Amino acid sequence: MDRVLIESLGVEAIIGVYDWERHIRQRLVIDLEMATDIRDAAANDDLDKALNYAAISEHIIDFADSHAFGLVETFAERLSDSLRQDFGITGLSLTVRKPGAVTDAESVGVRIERGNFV
Ligand SMILES: Nc1nc2c(c(=O)[nH]1)N=C([C@H](O)[C@@H](O)CO)CN2
Repeated sequence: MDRVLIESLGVEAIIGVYDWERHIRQRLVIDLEMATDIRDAAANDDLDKALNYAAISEHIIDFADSHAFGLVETFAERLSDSLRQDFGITGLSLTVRKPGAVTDAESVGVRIERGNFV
């Protein structure tokens, strides 16, 4: 299966389990791989037949801006549901990193695979 990629997309979100984290926005970094067959889009040179990475990036930015969660796990799961529903994505791998969370780590986070991600 082919992939459409979004790498190192920076977003701002209310995210964290502690009280002080509910009053600030923190940076999350998103990596997304979407399973798809690109041949129809390529054969017709037609964006309407492709997973539009620009539109999907905007969706992720808007999602982060308009939701507040405790766990990065919840952010990842809900974002995955939203992407699959709104863009008809059949399978994906989604990584959510929280770079500022652990002082001595470059970043921490989660990676999930949902749907038919082969
Ligand atoms: N598995 C997780 N562990 C932790 C999370 C999380 O979202 N998933 N969150 C925190 C705190 O919010 C932390 O990021 C504050 O610095 C701790 N552990």
